[in-house]
Order: sequence, then structure tokens, then C-alpha cells
Amino acid sequence: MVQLIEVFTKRLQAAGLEHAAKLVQNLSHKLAPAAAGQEHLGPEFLMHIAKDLEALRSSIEEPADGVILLSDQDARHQILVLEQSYDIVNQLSREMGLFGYRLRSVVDGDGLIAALLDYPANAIIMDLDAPGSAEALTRLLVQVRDSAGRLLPVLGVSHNDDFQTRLNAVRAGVASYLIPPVDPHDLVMELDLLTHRREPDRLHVLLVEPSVARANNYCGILEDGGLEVTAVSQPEKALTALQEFSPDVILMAMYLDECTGAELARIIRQFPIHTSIPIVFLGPRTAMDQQLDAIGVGGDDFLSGPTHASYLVRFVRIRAERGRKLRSLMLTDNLTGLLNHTCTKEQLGKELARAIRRQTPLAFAMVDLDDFKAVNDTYGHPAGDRVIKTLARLFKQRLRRSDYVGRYGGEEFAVIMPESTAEDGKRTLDEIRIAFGRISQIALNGTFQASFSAGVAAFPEIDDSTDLMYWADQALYKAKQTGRNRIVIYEVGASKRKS
Ligand SMILES: Nc1nc2c(ncn2[C@@H]2O[C@H](COP(=O)(O)OP(=O)(O)OP(=O)(O)O)[C@@H](O)[C@H]2O)c(=O)[nH]1
Repeated sequence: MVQLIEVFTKRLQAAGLEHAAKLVQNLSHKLAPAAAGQEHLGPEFLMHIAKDLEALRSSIEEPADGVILLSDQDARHQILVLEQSYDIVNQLSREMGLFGYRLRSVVDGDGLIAALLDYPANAIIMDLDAPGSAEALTRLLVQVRDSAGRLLPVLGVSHNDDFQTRLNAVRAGVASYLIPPVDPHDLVMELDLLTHRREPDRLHVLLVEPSVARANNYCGILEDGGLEVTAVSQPEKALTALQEFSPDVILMAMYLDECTGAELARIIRQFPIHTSIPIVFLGPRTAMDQQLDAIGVGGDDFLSGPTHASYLVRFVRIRAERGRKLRSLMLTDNLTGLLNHTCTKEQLGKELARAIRRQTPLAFAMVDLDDFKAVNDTYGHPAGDRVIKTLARLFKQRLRRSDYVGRYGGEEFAVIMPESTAEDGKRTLDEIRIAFGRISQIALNGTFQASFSAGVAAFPEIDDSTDLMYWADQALYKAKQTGRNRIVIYEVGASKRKS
């Protein structure tokens, strides 16, 4: 019997089911005296055994039922957890699973190293007190690095909040340090930061240059320097390119065919969304007066040729980086990092134009947190802010990269889903709604669940962005009227136009 348990435990460990293995061992220790007739098989004892069996059953289930893992995010979302408490692992799996993280747990350092051999983890959460000493922690993390073949971010959890222990952790290479009880939301936030650093997209340059030879020359140099370039020769094409490519900087010839560069700059600056894009004029060294005139009407700088290739690339890169930073400050919401109200509306216009041009569907949704006044009144404004941030994070994780989500108002969001019908949009939002409802929102005076309602409208049924917003809002109103915590599609035929 003892041998049987040992073999079975080893098989469970080999399958990566460390917790199940530990539970089987505990169970066998409890059953041994009963088997030897030294324990009375009363209801209390049997209840204990039943509880252990239930824990064993759930330890081999998927970490969080209903978790929808986005396939392209799987690898980034695999996390190894070194933690001996089954309850803590279970709670983390459940809550973090809602954000798409899949956890595999181990109970000691050896288990951690063994798991790294066949589990492509992207980060480690570990009880820093488990290795026993600072030296053992350092040794373990060196082993981790050797086994993984790369540096994995380690989030440490420790009961010790003193300077020396923190210093030991930093020296061992621990990236984040958390004190229990650990809120799974804090872990998700840390993991998002550590594991979702996206390679920044290449800096994008819009070149407005009527001479084909000069345009080719600039494109060649800038592209060789790692920049992405869209070149147009006519001024009116520049406006369309601006809409479509959102460049980080505009390089513009002083003299264009239909107008001057200064005139085109003035037109560009008439669009509020384009006020932060740096404009650099290209022209001969001699035209000092025109240079100053051009800068006076909204240009940012002047580049007179001929210029050395490496200087040109550095010059443009610096302007583009600054342009991108400014743009992100202007376009995103402080609390959530989502697009702000103005930018969301602009983006809807762009995406709808694209959908009309390509004749592909587009779903648009207005989303509003339910009974949010009561949340603020009962749990306080900071708890309310946290709910807003949690939903924003969930949107970012669950939506595709091609979707856009903006904070439209205080507790109101807008979601743009290109290439999605109203039904597709409803399905996606329903998955997010269900996941959101499962998240425990933690406040100082209690734990609660929050929900949201949404209304969806779509192209081609509706082909105007103001109408899309209006009808999505009407559908949202209906969702609220019919009980909240639901997604309602605007019904075509109810009345197609608002006027
Ligand atoms: N914490 C927090 N609360 C906000 C923020 N913006 C708006 N709110 C609050 O959100 C609440 C919205 O309340 P209502 O418009 O009455 O709607 P509701 O209580 O959510 O009810 P329904 O929308 O009908 O489900 C108000 O109490 C606002 O103060 C914010 O940024 N943070």
C-alpha cells in the first residue's frame, strides 16, 4: 500500500500535479491509522476525508472554469507559482485565470526547476520565505535562470517587510516584492507590466515630397535607418495618409505642386487630433525667410539639405519619438491608459471609413458599469476607481489588437471592433461580462462583484459614426431597462435613423 501511494505520488508529480501529489500523501497519512484500526471511523473523520477528496478532485481541474484563453497570448500568460498553501494557489488560479493567466503550481525549489523543463513559463510568482535563507534564494534563482535559459521575471511574496530582506531579494534578482495577503489584482497588474512589454511599433514617418527622385532618396535612407515611411507626392493625399497611418512625424517639402508646405501645415493644424504631430520642412539652405514663415504657421523645424544620412535618421528619429510621446499623452486617459473621449470618436470615424471602403463589418459598443453610484457610496471612490481600472485591464487583455477601447466618460467605455458583426461583438462582450462578474473586487470594507451593461450597433446596418454612437447608446439604455448585466444589440428595423 505504501509503495502504491509512493508510485502514484511520483506519477502525479511527473504530470506536474504537485498539489494533487501532496494531497494524496496527506490523505495516505490520515488513512494509515484508520487502516490499522487505530482510528474510529466516525462521521467527523469521514467528513475530513470527504473534504480532502474534494480538494483532490478540484486540484486536477482546470484552474478557473470558463477561462477563455486568447490563443496568441497563451505563451505570455503561463506562470509558475512556488507556494505551499493549496488555498492560496487555488484563489490565485481562479482570480488570475479571469485575466487569462494560467498558473502551474509547485511546492518547493526542486519542483520549480523540474517544471521549467517542460512548462514554458513567462514569469514566476514565489514565496520568498520558502528557500529558507538569502543564499538559498540566490542559488535557486541562478538555477532557474540556467534551466529556463533566459531571465524570467520573478514576483516575490514575503512576510518580511524589512530592508535587509528586500535587499536580499533585489540582489537575487526578484523584480517585484509583495506582502501578504496578496490581492490577485495587484499580481495581475505587476504581471501585465512585466510580461506584456510589447515591442514598440516602428516609428512612422509621413513624407510629402513632389519629386520622385528626392522621395526615393529620403525613403531609402530612413528605411535603412529602421523607420517606416509612407510617401505621398500630392498635398491632398497627405490628409488621407494622416488619417490612415497616424504618423509620428511629417517631413514636408517647402514647395509642393498645388500649394506651399506652409499652407499644407496650416490645413493639417486645423484638425485638433493632428496638433501634436511634429512637422519638419525640407528645403534649400538659402530660404531663411520662408523657413521662419513656415515654422510660424505650425511647423516645428527645418531641415536643409543635403544632409548626411546618419544625421538625417537621428534627426527624424528624435522628432518622431517626441511626437509619439506627446501624442500618447494627448490621446489617452490618465486613470486607465485607454483612448480618451475625443480620440475614441476620431478612431471610430477612421475605422468606419475603412470598413466602408473595404465593405467589411464593424461593431461598436457603448459599455456602462452597473449601479456604480452604489459602488462608490458603499465602498468609496478609490474602490470605484479600482473597478474602472480592472475593467479597462480586462478589455485590453481580452480584445484583439485590432480592436480599440476608450474611456468615453466616467464609468462609460466605448469599444470599436473592426471586422466584427453585431453578433460577434455581442459574443465577445458577453465573454468579458461573464469574466468581469467573477472577479472579486476588494475594498477596505468588504469584497463585492461588479457588472456592466452594453449596447451594440454595427456597420453595414448603420453607416454613419454619429448614428452608430446614438444607436449603441439606445441599445445600452435598453440593457439597463431590462435588468442590467447584459449586452443588447440595436435592432435594425426598430427605427434605422435617429432623425
Ligand atoms: N470612482 C469613480 N466614480 C465615478 C467616476 N466617474 C463617474 N463616477 C461615478 O459613477 C456614478 C454613475 O452613476 P449613475 O450615472 O447614477 O449610474 P449608476 O449608479 O451606475 O446606475 P446605472 O448606470 O443605471 O446602472 C456616479 O456616482 C459618478 O460619481 C470615476 O472616475 N471614478
